Amino acid sequence: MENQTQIICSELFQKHRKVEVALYPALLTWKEIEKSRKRSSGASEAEQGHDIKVCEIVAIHKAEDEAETQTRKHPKRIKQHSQQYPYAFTVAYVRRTQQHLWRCSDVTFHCADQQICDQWIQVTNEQLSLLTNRPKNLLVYINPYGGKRRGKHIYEQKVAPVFRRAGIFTDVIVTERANHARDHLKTEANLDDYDGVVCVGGDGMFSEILHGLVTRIQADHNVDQNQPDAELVPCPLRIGIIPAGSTDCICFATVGTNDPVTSALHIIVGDSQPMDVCSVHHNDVFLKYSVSLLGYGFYGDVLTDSERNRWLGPARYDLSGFKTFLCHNHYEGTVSFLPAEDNVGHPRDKLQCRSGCRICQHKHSSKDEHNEVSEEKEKPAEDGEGDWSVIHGKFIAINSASMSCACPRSPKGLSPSAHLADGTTDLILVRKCSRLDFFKHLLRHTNNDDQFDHWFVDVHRVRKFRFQPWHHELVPLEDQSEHPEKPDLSPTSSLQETCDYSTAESSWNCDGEILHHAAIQVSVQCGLIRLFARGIEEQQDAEGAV
Ligand SMILES: Nc1ncnc2c1ncn2[C@@H]1O[C@H](COP(=O)(O)OP(=O)(O)OP(=O)(O)O)[C@@H](O)[C@H]1O
Repeated sequence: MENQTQIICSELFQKHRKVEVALYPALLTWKEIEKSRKRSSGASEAEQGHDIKVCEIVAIHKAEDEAETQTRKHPKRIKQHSQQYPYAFTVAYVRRTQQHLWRCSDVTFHCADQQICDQWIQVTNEQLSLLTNRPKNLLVYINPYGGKRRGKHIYEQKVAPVFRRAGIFTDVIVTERANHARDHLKTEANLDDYDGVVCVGGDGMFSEILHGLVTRIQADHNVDQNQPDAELVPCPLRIGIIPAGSTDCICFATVGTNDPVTSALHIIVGDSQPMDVCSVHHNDVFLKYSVSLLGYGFYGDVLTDSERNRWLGPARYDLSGFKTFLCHNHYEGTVSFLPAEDNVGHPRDKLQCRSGCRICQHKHSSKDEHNEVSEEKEKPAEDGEGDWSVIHGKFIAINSASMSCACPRSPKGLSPSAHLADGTTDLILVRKCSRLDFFKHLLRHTNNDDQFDHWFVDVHRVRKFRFQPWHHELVPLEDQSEHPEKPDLSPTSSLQETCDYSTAESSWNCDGEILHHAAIQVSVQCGLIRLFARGIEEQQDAEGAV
């Protein structure tokens, strides 16, 4: 700090204590310079210096309202002080609390001179205006029916006031139907008017924004999404997620918590987290984009079953998970994949993707160079030779995790070391095994044991993969006792409705939506989008109240 130029420094009052306040290009600091007569002896919190990063200041403004409130609360004590120091300004800033939660805190400084007060507000605002990564205009979509149907309330009560305070202008659209946001972004929205798009809802709502935005950008640049090898144009607008759904995995994996105020603050300070997007094709026809989980078999079946029980709300996932586990289906097919280079690590290396992740940063700094190399490598691979690996087998689950997929229930996630923006996805192959073995594997998603440390689980970090189901004749249900692949479960009549062993194919769960094609081609598009997030911060420097 000493080697930074001081922009302004004054003796002001904070909570009746005389403090020296200084503004540097990157820091606002203050420390007490005169002990309060009332305070007992010994070191106190106020004697230590305080500092706030300028990039984490939300706003600075005159504190007239606050002075009035204080006077009403403590008339005698404050009256004398406010007569002496009638001018005040308040700095609103990000305060880290626990578990990655951010809050907007205030500190107010009083002074006797109006000019000094105005000068502080002016120079601080000038410093803030140099932070060009901060959004000024946002397009907000609210799903009023997501999660517990509190999206509108959450936005109006918790988010809009902080945006207003930070001087952010918003255009708000409350969606009237499914795909309203996607279609509006695709065709109508004037993207030039905004610095970012915010979705208030769950993962399904985020998927709408993703599809609307990516499709629009490709259309604007004449890129054909149906070409599996097309190099997609990255989105210039960042996406903010205000969690208000029943599943908010993408927010959790990129911020570390599902909290609307924390997300709003990450948007205000202009965080930027690149994120890989998988494009999914069937026979050279574009199907969907995915940023978190593509799951065939177990997770596909859970989703298919849960869709039948939407009336149950979030509890439907537990019920369907249990039913699907009891069914213990497996599916035959061929998985081919293009492994990633060694410099992006391995799914079992225990290097978790955190804020400022070295692997993701390296990937981006060397992206152009890397693209040239990988194009050359891929050519022979496209002919079915070279770098592609091919595995044929019977699988309980085939999962592709493009991020850890951590959520409050599974804090490590499906692939704890998956990276948000390294241009790869972790392909997890769970082969046919006993129900007990599969249970042990599932259990490890909730504790600290290595879920890949089983004879029936393979995991590969890949840049592309394909799946081709193995077609064989459908077996009528009554003939199943003779079928050699029948699992060792005697289905009860209620299970027979959901456990259709004769079905040769499952479906893909693509970020919580069902894909009706089993045969797919998947290609990872490195850092195609950016979120208003910074990844999960490693250490919490939780600060006490100022
Ligand atoms: N106004 C609307 N009416 C009905 N559906 C909507 C509306 N707006 C958005 N949707 C759809 O609602 C779905 C679920 O939304 P969202 O992800 O916000 O909530 P969720 O509770 O997490 O979802 P899920 O029920 O899938 O867990 C999305 O797929 C979205 O397309």
